[in-house]
Amino acid sequence: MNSLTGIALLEDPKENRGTAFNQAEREEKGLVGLLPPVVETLENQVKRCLYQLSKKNNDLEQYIYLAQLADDNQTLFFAVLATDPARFLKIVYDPTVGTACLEFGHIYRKPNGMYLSMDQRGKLKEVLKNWPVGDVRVICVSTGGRILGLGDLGTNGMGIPIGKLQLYTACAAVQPDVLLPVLLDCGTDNEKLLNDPLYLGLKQKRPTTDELDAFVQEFVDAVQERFPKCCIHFEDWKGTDALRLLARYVTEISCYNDDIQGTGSVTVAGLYNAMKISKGDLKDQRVLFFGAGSAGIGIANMIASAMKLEGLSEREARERISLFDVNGLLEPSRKDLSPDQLPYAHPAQPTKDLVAAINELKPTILIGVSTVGGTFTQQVIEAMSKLNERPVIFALSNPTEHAECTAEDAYKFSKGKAIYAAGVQFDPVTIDGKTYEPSQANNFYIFPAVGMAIVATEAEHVPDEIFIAAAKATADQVTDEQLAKGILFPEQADVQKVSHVTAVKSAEKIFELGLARIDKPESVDTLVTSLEYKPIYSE
Ligand SMILES: NC(=O)C1=CN([C@@H]2O[C@H](COP(=O)(O)OP(=O)(O)OC[C@H]3O[C@@H](n4cnc5c(N)ncnc54)[C@H](OP(=O)(O)O)[C@@H]3O)[C@@H](O)[C@H]2O)C=CC1
Ligand SMILES: CC(=O)C(=O)O
Ligand SMILES: [Mg+2]
Repeated sequence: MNSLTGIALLEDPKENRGTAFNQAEREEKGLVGLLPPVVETLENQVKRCLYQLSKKNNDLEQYIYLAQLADDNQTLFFAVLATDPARFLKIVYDPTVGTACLEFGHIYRKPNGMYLSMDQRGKLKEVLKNWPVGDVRVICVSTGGRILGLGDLGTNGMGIPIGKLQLYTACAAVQPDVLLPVLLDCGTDNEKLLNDPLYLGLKQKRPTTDELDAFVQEFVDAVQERFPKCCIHFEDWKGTDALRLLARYVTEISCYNDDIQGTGSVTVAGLYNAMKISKGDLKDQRVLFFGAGSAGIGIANMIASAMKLEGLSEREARERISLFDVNGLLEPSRKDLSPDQLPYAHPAQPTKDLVAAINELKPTILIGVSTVGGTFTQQVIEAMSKLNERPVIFALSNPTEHAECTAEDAYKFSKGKAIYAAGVQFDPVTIDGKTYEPSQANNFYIFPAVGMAIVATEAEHVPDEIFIAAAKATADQVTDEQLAKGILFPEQADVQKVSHVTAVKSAEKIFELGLARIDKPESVDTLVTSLEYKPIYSE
C-alpha cells in the first residue's frame, strides 16, 4: 500500500478498500471516523454491489454504476465483474458501451485515461508526462472515427478504449496499472455532436489525411519515448485510416489493430469450428463479405492466411474471397477501390444486388461487416440456404441493431440450417420445438489474451501469425458437445480460463517468431500465470 492517508486514500481507486479497511489500517491511515464501523470482507462488498445493480432498471444505468465503481474502488469493480463475466461483458462492453458512447458527454463524471487533442500538437511528449505511471505496456487508442457501427462519435468514442482495456483485465487478468486508454481528439464530422452543448471534444471538423498522419506520427514518437515497452492497440478508427496506419506501423513498432487483426482472428476461430460442424476444409470454401472496410479486409486477409496454412497459394486463397460494399460487388471495372481491396476484385458481373452476387459467386460463407442492420434479408438467407446444406452466416456488425440479421431471422429463413454467429450475443431461438444456440463472434475472445501475451513477452511487433495462433487456441477450446449444438466459441462464463490458454499459446508463438524482448522461460504458462492480476485486497 502506498503512503496515501485519510480522504485522499478513500478517493484513490487503486488503493481504496472502503469498508474493507481493517481496524489497524484505519488507525494507521487516518481513516477512523471516515468509514462506518463495520469492517467488511470483499465478498460482502460484492454482495452489496450486486444488490445495487439489481435495482438499476436498464443496461445503461448498470454501465454508469459500474463506471462509478471503477472510479471508486478498482479491486471491487473487477471482483464484481468476475462473479459473472458473461453477464457483465455486455454491460461494460458491447453492446451497452455503444449506448454509453452515444451518451458519453451526457453521462460523463470523471476523466479516465488521456485525451490528446490536436491543439496539443508539438507538445505530446510533454503532455504524456502527466500520466502518473511510467511503465505503461498497452495503450488502446481511438480517434472515435468509427465507433462500433455507430459512425463518427469523436471524443464520445472514449468509452471504447476504456471498455476494451477493462476487458484486458476482466478476461485475461492483465494488471490494470499497465494499461492506458487514449482518445486522440482530431475533431469530428458529426454535426449533432458539434452542436451539442454537452459534447466534450474539440468543436472542429476532422483534419486532412496528411494532418492526421503527422499527428499520429507525433503520438507514436511520444509513446515510444515515454513508454518504451508499450504496445499501441488501435481501435475503432475510420476504416481507411485504420488500414493505412496499420500498414505503416505494423513492422515498425509494437502495435496492432484490433478491428483488423483481432476481428480477423476471432472470425477464423469461428470458421475453424464451423468447418468441424459442416465437415469441410477452410481451403475449399468460397467467402463473400458484405462490407469491405477495416474489418472486412482484416478478416479476408486472415482467412487467406489460414487457407495458405492448408496448402493454397496466396493467389488461390484470395480467389476464393470476394467482397461487396456500398457500391456493390468489388470487381476490376470498379474505379473506387483501395490498394487493400484490389486483390479481392475478381472478374465478375458488376452488381449492386447482394442476392445476385450470391447466386453468381455461390459462397459457402457470408460475413456481414457493413455497419448496416437488417441487410441480410429473407431473400439473402434463403439464397445462401438454397446453395448450401449448412450455410455459414456471420452478422458481425455492432451493436445489436446493426447486426446484418438477427439470430431468429437466420434460423427461421434458413429453416435451421445456418451456422450462425453475430457480433453481439443473441438469445437462443426455438423453432418447431428445436432450440438453436447462436454464437457470439466478437474480438473479446482474442484481444485481451493477445494483450497479455504482448505484455508477458514485451513483443517487438504483433504480426498476423500471432492472431492465427490465437484463433486456433480459441477454437480448440470448444468441446465436441458444444460443436454438436452448433456453438462455435467457448462459454463466456469461462472467458478467464479460455483467455489464459489463448494468451499462453499466443506468447509461445511470439517466442517462436523471435519477437519477444525477454528470454524464453522454461514455462510460458508459468510466466503468464505469474503476471495475472487477481481482484483481491493484497495483504
Ligand atoms: N464482431 C466483432 O468483433 C467486430 C465487429 N465489427 C463491426 O464491423 C462493422 C464494420 O467495421 P469496419 O469494417 O471497421 O467499418 P468500415 O467503416 O471500415 O467499413 C464498413 C464497410 O461497409 C460498407 N457499407 C456501408 N454501408 C453499406 C451498405 N449499405 N451496403 C453494403 N456495404 C456497406 C462500407 O462501404 P464504403 O466504404 O464504400 O462506404 C465499408 O466497406 C462495424 O459495425 C463494427 O462494429 C468490427 C470489428 C469487430
Ligand atoms: C467489437 C468491435 O471491436 C467493434 O465492433 O468495433
Ligand atoms: Mg472495434
